[in-house]
Amino acid sequence: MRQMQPPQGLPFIKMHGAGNDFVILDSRGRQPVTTPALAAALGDRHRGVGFDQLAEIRDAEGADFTLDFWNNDGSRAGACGNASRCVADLVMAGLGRDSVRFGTARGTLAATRRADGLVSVNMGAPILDWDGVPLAEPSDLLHLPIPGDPAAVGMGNPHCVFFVDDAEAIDLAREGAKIEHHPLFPRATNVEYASLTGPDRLRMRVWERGTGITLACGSGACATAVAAHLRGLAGRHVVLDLDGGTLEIDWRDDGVWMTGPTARVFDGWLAPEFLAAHA
Ligand SMILES: N[C@H](CCC[C@H](N)C(=O)O)C(=O)O
Repeated sequence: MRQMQPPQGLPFIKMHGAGNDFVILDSRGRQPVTTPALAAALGDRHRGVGFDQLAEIRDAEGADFTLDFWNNDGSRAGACGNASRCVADLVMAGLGRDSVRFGTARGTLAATRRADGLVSVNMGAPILDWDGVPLAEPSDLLHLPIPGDPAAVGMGNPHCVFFVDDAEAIDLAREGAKIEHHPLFPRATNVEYASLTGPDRLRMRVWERGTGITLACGSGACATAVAAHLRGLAGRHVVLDLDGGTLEIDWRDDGVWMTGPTARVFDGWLAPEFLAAHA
């Protein structure tokens, strides 16, 4: 039998934020490596590592780093709040700082470590015009012409938010898969079901575009909080209980801040033959 070799290959880090899990590749100082084929292969929980999103860190000008996000079906995710918090946590620890600025597809975002150790990210202003979300045609964003009367909010990615009496009672796999590809969303959509459980507190479940059911979704929590406020259901500072944990949303003048836990789970190396097979 061949002896186990010392670690070699491409290093990666596995983290999660409230159960929304990520593979993180640090490509600062080198060419980015992620392709749709690599993201899909690595995202396979049986034949790869498994993740909800892959985040690749790249060099940046005018910010501390740049982030690209991928779903586990190999598609791009324009925004990912929980991965942003996880990577910010890593980079802040590495730099010995309590704040960072980073570039994403929707512009430069900021993250900070709070006194209680939780990491906050400013996800920017919500996108509240139909072609920004994007929708296929002009619609009332707060009341889409879809059964169930959902709202649409863009957070750098599209979200379709349903307010229901009991989020637990929804057949998320069935409904989520159906709404993800509704023709009103030309680039598909993430789907959230939320119910009010107390003053400024919501229970939320999510079906993510390109990934399916996840335990938490940061941009989805932001979109849900924004829609809840605009519908008069809650204030601008709300707490959301997701399957994997609790996220706090604060819609301030400078953007929608999202706060929650981060955890580093393990570090590993991608085998060179795995990379070569899925380049
Ligand atoms: N989990 C992420 C969102 C991923 C969104 C992705 N599924 C898309 O295609 O937009 C978050 O914490 O914001």
